[in-house]
Amino acid sequence: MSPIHVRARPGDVAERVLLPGDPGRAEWIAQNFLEEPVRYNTHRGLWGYTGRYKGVPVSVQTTGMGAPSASIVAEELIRLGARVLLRVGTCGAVDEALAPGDLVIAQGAVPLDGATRQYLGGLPYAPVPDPLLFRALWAQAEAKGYPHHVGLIATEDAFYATTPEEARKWARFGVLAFEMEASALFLLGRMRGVRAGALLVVSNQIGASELYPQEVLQEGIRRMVEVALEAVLEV
Ligand SMILES: O=P(O)(O)O[C@H]1O[C@H](CO)[C@@H](O)[C@H]1O
Ligand SMILES: O=c1cc[nH]c(=O)[nH]1
Repeated sequence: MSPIHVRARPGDVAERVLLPGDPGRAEWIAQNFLEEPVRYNTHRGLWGYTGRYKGVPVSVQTTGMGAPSASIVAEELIRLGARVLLRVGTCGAVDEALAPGDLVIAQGAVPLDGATRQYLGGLPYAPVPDPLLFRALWAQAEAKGYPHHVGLIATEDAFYATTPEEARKWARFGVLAFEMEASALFLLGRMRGVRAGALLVVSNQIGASELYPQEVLQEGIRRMVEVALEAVLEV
């Protein structure tokens, strides 16, 4: 029987899965990086593909936006046999040192989102990525010489609620950027015994009404996917 949302069967999904929020990015990754990609799900726009990278089975699965959707997708992928869940997302910069298209390797995610709060039932917690996956991401970004930043991110629910002033408050505590899925993925990684990580591209400044230019973002996304695919082969 297939899960409720990701309508695939055991064997359709690889152990190693890249997780973009955007279905268009999932399709682009599958078409440009995977050998012989096969789409196993379209239900609810949660497009998912499985192919091979350097001969190793890899899936790329859309999470949708926000931790409620990402946590549903992660739970179902785990039931389908996924063992490495790596978010490949975009983020809004808090720290002024983050340039358009730079990579951010999350060392931990401040859980401002409701999904992580519900799983934790009020307990304080520090959502962090799997250490081996984190180390592989950092090593690959360094080896390729792509501009990257390593540190804390924050996972939020309400994209338009966060103001630049609010973001500056978090910068005082070391938060580099905001996004909307990582904390729940990190928590589920620990709860379900799988490896979870997050690699991001800087797509905008918090509070800006536009993203950075498409060509800058596309190059950042290409770099992110190169780093991500090499990293998941290492764990
Ligand atoms: O580009 P993706 O991976 O969707 O990530 C970011 O973009 C969306 C908001 O625009 C949220 O999902 C946020 O986390
Ligand atoms: O949560 C997010 C994600 C991307 N960009 C933002 O400004 N915020």
